[in-house]
Amino acid sequence: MTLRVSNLCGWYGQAQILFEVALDVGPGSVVALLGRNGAGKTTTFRSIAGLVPRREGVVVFGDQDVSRLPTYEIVRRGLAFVPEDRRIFTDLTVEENLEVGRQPPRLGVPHWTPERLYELFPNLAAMRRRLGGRMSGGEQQMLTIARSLMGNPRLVLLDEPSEGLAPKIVEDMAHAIVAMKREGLSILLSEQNLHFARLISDAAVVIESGHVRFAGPMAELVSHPDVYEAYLAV
Ligand SMILES: Nc1ncnc2c1ncn2[C@@H]1O[C@H](COP(=O)(O)OP(=O)(O)OP(=O)(O)O)[C@@H](O)[C@H]1O
Repeated sequence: MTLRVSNLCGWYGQAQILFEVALDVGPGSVVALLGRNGAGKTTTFRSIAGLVPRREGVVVFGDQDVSRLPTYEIVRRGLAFVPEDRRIFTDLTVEENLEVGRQPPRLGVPHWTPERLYELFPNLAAMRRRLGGRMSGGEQQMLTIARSLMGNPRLVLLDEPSEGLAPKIVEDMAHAIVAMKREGLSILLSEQNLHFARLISDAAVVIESGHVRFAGPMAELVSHPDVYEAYLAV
């Protein structure tokens, strides 16, 4: 197992947001963390990455318990967190943004170069010298993911990758995620919408108010309208 999360609880101040969340991501698999607005998806990601001030539970990454490690140590072990807001350098070009993310190759995981990333995101290839600030939101989202891959992660947390994208770009994003999986990368993505998630994910975990309501193969979730209609935007 690449990532194994159990009994994860998280708080902001006095407010408990996560209640014993459990999920597994196997090597080379794509797992969708699904839930409505405010269900706790981002908080789950931030807790896994050690960014929530108070958290409890166990997070095993690779063969190591990282539950008590600071974020930079978890990232050093190959976890990449791509937040929902696009964090690119607006005054650097596409290729310069990619260079900023470059890290040495990591044993046993895909090794990314700008050229390989341009194959994954063909529209970035067409704008290598464009400034980040002059790209559309969808293009910036792709650049954010591409730059994270330059760190040669073992697992990527993708927070709502389809959020706010035009339908054509959503399709490109789905292709890119499938290609990332084909390379052997493990992916945990969050989504509000079942439609996009079902195209690309092997398994689903549904959360509501910080509680896991369903965990299983995506095909099983899709065959249970009672579950997804209760907890998701469809
Ligand atoms: N920094 C914070 N301080 C206090 N409460 C927060 C903070 N961030 C999130 N929350 C609360 O935690 C709950 C879960 O939020 P979270 O962002 O994890 O949800 P989400 O499922 O990712 O939804 P979204 O689609 O809006 O990102 C919400 O009730 C939210 O208001």
